Amino acid sequence: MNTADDSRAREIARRVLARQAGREPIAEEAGALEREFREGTRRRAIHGAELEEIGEVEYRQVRLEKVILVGLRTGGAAAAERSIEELEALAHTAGSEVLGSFLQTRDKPDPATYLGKGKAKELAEVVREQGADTVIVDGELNPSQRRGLEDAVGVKVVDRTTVILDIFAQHAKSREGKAQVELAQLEYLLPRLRGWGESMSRQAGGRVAAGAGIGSRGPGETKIELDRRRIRIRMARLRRQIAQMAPARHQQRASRRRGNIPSVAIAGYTNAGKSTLMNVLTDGDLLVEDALFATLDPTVRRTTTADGRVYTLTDTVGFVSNLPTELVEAFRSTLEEIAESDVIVHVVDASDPDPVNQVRAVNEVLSGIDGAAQIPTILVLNKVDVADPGTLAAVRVSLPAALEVSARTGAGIEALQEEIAACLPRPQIMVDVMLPFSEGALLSEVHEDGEILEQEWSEDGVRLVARVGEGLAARLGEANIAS
Ligand SMILES: Nc1nc2c(ncn2[C@@H]2O[C@H](COP(=O)(O)OP(=O)(O)OP(=O)(O)O)[C@@H](O)[C@H]2O)c(=O)[nH]1
Ligand SMILES: [Mg+2]
Repeated sequence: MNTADDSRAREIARRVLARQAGREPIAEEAGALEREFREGTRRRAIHGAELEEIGEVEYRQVRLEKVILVGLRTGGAAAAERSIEELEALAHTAGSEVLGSFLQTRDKPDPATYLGKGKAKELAEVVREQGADTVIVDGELNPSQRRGLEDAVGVKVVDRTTVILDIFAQHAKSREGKAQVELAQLEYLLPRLRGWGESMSRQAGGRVAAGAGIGSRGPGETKIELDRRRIRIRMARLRRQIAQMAPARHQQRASRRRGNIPSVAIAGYTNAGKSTLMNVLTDGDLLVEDALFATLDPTVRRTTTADGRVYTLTDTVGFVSNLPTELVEAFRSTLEEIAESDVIVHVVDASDPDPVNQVRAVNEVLSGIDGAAQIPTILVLNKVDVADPGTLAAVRVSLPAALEVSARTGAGIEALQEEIAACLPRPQIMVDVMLPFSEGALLSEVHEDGEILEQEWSEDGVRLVARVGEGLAARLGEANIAS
């Protein structure tokens, strides 16, 4: 098992590192790594070929596998059922075939094998009978539980976070999105390598005891050290890249701000219908899919209120219950978009068995974002066309302020547009000016970005009473020909 652990750790590191290596030269660290390679790990250089033969493990491999899901009923039974259903959807999205799922009632996970010993044996039988090649645990496993359960069932064991990371890795499109996902994967990987490393030291100790004469820092341990180091270097590099990419996004956002264009962020649970709603509100054609995490990169579109005020709408990555902390990194650009918006449209899937729980999960993440709590939020119950009437009635009681819409049928969309218009910040400065006819461009800018209260055409020009932002007010002042 320990040789397998060793292989796994190296393989994961190799895979994650190789993914970007093909695209970008890593010249700056190559020299240092090469040196270290030669000093500490000759054996690896000699057996370089063995790296290619290592068994299939981890992230990219979750796809197209036959999986069995397991979970614990620690709190409420219904919650555990729903959570494992969601895990099933996640596994599907990742490309796996789900052969079955089962839940064990326990107060807390077994420290050694997650499931109880007896249940783990049972699981091993099911795995054999059904020909599963992977078990997905609906929770987070620590390294030793994972090892313990793998030993018990004889196939690869992964956890919920691994599946979500895999989906993210498959779906990320932008350079920034990809870098963020990779960073999240490495962040997840690092402490788990340590786990494997510890197990390797035990192994080395065993061999020492058996007279093999290998010190406490055997070659396996050195490899882990090296991998860990390479991962840290890679992570630092990714952080730098992401920091360099961020200014472009900040720039875009800043220029929207300068133009005083209000922004609305569409946030909510994954698969709630955010992209569909965005399409309806902007006549857009964003990817809509009945899959979790279809959207991974925030998209910004301009649109206008019924009275002609321009604003931007941003579609964002969906949230999910028990969002692992590593993933928050991958969500960062989305979280920033939300934190800096003027209005949040929080979309809820009313056809979900427990919409209120979705709202709670999303609010939990939102409450962790600086400033988000102060932003006016419109709660939208979407998919009312297919929502269960009983559920809907219950949700109305808990969330009385929510607007009911269907992005599919268009029901309630007009009311939502009105609500958005009402929540948008209004330009603050009142102006009363007379514009010459030559200032047509300025006039149309006021129409777009300001709010016109009065407009009167005369022989000399156009008299305008309007509320506008600072920049526009100054320019209108300059253009004013009224004495
Ligand atoms: N019946 C019904 N289905 C809807 C409605 N709105 C969206 N859907 C469906 O719900 C699924 C998810 O829609 P998306 O717009 O991709 O959801 P999302 O919130 O952007 O999802 P992610 O980007 O994956 O987080 C799609 O199959 C949509 O067709 C609705 O009002 N009624
Ligand atoms: Mg989407």
